[in-house]
Amino acid sequence: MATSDTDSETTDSETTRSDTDVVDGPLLQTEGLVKRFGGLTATDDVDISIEQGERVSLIGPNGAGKSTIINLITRRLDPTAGDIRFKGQSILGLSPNEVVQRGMSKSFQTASIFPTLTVRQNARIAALAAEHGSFRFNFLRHRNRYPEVEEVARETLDSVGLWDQRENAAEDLPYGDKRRLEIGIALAADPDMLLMDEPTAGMSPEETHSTVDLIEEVKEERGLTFLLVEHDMEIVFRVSDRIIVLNRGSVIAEGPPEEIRENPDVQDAYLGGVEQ
Ligand SMILES: Nc1ncnc2c1ncn2[C@@H]1O[C@H](COP(=O)(O)OP(=O)(O)OP(=O)(O)O)[C@@H](O)[C@H]1O
Repeated sequence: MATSDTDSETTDSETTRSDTDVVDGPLLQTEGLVKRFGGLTATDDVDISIEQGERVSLIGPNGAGKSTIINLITRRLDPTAGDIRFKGQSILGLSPNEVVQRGMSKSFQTASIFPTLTVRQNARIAALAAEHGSFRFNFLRHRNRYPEVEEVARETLDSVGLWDQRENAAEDLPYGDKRRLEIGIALAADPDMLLMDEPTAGMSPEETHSTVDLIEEVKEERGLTFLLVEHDMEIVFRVSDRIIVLNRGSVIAEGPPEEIRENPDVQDAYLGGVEQ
C-alpha cells in the first residue's frame, strides 16, 4: 500500500466529491486484495477492475468471499493486504461515509430507511445527506440548496415509481416498494458507482421482476456503473456487461455473460468445488 504525506493529511475538500473529478483509468480497482479471518482466507489476492459505465456482477458459491469483497470496498472491513482505488486514489484511509461522499453508494440496506417518516421525507434526507460535504465545506456557495434538495427528492421518487406514495409512511409500504425506496435513497446520492448486495433476496417473483426492471431502467437512464452480488443467475445474465466468478476467495473466471455461461470451471464450481 502506498502512503504519502498527503494521504495522512486528507483535507476537507479532498473528502468531498467535486464535479471536477476526472477518472483516468478504471473507476474502481482492487489490487492483491487479501482478507484473512484468523486462519481462514476469505479473499485471496483479488484483482478487480471496473471501468466507468460498466455493469459488473460478482458471483460464486456460498462462502466464496463475495460479501467480504463488498465490505472491503465499502470500508466496513480492513484488508489484510492489498489496495483499493476509487477514481484512481486509494480509499484505505477513508471511513465508510467518506467513501459514500466520494461517489460510491451501497443499496439495499434496510437500515437506510427511516420507517416512521414519509417516503418523501426519506428521499429528502438522502438528498441532503449526499450534499452534506458541500454544505459543510462550501456553506456560502450552497446556502440556497433546499429547493435543489426538494427537486432531487422528487426526481428520485419519480424514477423509482414512488412519487404517488410520497406521503405514506415508509414502514407502511409493501416489501417490494420498500426495496425500491432503498434504491431511490442510494440514487439520491447521485453515485458514480452503486454496489448492490443481493437486491432481490426475500422478494416474491413479481417483486423480483419489477426490481430487475428498475435496475435495467436505471442502467439505461443514468448510465450507472454498478457492481452487483446476486445468486439468481437469470438476473445476473440479464443485467451484466461482465461477470466475475469467485471460488474460495479467488477469481476463477471473468468475462461477458455468454462466455461465463459456457465456462467449465464455473460449472464445476457450482457443482460443488473445483478439483484440479
Ligand atoms: N466476520 C467474519 N469472521 C470470520 N469469518 C468470516 C467473517 N465473514 C466471513 N467469513 C468467512 O469468510 C468466507 C467468505 O465469506 P463471505 O460471506 O464473504 O462469502 P459469500 O460469497 O458472500 O457467501 P454467501 O453467498 O453465502 O453470502 C466464509 O468462509 C465465511 O465463513
